[in-house]
Amino acid sequence: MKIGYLGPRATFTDLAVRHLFPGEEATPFVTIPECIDSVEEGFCDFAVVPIENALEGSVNITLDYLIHEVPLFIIGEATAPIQQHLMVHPENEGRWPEAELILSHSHALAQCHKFLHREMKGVASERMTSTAAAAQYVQEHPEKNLAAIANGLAALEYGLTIVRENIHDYDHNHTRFVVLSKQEQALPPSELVSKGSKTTLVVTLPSDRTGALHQVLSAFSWRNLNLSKIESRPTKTGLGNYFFIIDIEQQMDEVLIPGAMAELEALGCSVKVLGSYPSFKL
Ligand SMILES: O=C(O)C(=O)C[C@]1(C(=O)O)C=C[C@@H](O)C=C1
Repeated sequence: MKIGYLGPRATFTDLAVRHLFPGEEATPFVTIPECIDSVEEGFCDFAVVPIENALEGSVNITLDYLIHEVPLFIIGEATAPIQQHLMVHPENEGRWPEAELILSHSHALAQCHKFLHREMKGVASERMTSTAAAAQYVQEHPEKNLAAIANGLAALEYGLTIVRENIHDYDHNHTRFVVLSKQEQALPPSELVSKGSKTTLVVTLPSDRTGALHQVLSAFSWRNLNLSKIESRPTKTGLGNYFFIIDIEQQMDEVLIPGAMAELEALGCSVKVLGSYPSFKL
């Protein structure tokens, strides 16, 4: 079994992979599209990528790439707590308050925005491809007074010193990761106990129909189908054109979800199932 993830070693995505696929070989990729392509091209069986963070919202590149470029299935999701730490090269431990640049993934920088504003005012920040890529860069450049925002495993992996712990702005910082596959299939068994199931649909509304979104939502509500998320993303076909990504809090069944989908199609919507899958909490 081959698993692709957003690397290098010790990203938050790597941590999620270690829980979801313990003991399995996992291959790091530099970007989320590269992870997704690795499954499409048959190099990996599964890809694990972040899709949503509690503080920062959706990981748009994941949603857009899945919807516009490479239509894989979501076959599982895992929600993990996210603790961000500020770390530096041990040679620079004493001079971190004068750091010249702070490096991290854009989501991680955003999760620590208040800390950076309060305690590192005026220090420039730069986006890296992941938190662990930032830690690795700091390890490789002791001659520069740099700091990275990353997790505790990255500090260990890249020999950095944590100078401030838990710098994320809100306690309930969690990220949701999804497992992607070319086929709709069950996740390989693990010790994790599923905390429920979800079904994700992509719905495109008919253009210029009054109350279309209201009608879409009522197709779910009168069937008592609980939605845990609704997100709009541009169709990229023109200003104001959006589709909706809808998470239903239950597994695909034979009556309710197919009934709601048929109702949406009768309204002129196009509907696609991105996956029906178990949810785990790490
Ligand atoms: O950079 C990492 O460590 C990642 O796994 C990516 C990512 C993200 O895209 O949101 C994952 C979890 C955290 O929210 C911050 C960064």
